[in-house]
Amino acid sequence: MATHRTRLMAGNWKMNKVPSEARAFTRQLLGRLEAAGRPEGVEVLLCPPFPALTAVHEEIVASGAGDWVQLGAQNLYFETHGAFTGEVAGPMLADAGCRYVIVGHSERRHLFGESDETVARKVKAAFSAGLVPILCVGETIDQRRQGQTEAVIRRQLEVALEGLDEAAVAGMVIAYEPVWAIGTGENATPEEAHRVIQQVIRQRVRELTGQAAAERVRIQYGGSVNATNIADFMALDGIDGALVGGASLKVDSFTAIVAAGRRKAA
Ligand SMILES: O=C(CO)COP(=O)(O)O
Repeated sequence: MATHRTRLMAGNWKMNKVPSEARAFTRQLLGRLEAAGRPEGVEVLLCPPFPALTAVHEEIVASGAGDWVQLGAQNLYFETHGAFTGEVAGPMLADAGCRYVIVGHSERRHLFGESDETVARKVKAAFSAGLVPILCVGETIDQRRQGQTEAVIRRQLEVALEGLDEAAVAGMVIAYEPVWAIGTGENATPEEAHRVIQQVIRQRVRELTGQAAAERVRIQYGGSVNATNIADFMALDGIDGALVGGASLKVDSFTAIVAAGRRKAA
């Protein structure tokens, strides 16, 4: 049976593109996406760096694609305001036009020391600000070699989803991003990604939050996705989109990735 979850084809630009580049890129990208038309069952998300959020939002609003192309941020702080120099709060992102925010990306966890507990606070802060969190989970290469993939992901989910009700979990997005596949050109095989998504992540959500949330939560794959391999991931019904780094920075490759997200009729 085909699912009815809308696929989320997301570009995480990471620390790339100054605001003027981001604006020009978004204008060009949206022109291409609008010309091609909205693929069946697909939503698109652009996550630029903080200084470019406003420029990208203005381009989305000015385009005719504002109902299916959304804006997201790459991180947030868990307090709403105050003396936290250098941090950005959820309400600021919402006011800047964001609908989504990436939380717990492996680069935040490993380069900036974010713990599972910090990530959990950020997930809650996102919901409080009316944002949809995209919770990133995934194992490192060492954890994978030691056979800990399942245990690591189960633990990441247990901490991050603690205290969230069924409606919240059903409405959020989880991204399976094996750390060893990020920016390496070495993607997980689609079968392996599908197995982890369905048998580890969706199963863990079922245990923690219940069947309804497990069926509705959208779970993306991320890690060296490109215009060529995306079709093999999207051929698998349980994978609800992609979180794309490098290949989201080019109009041609990201346009092809968006098109590949189309849900085929059952
Ligand atoms: O980290 C990623 C998306 O959040 C994946 O990055 P790459 O697509 O560049 O491997």
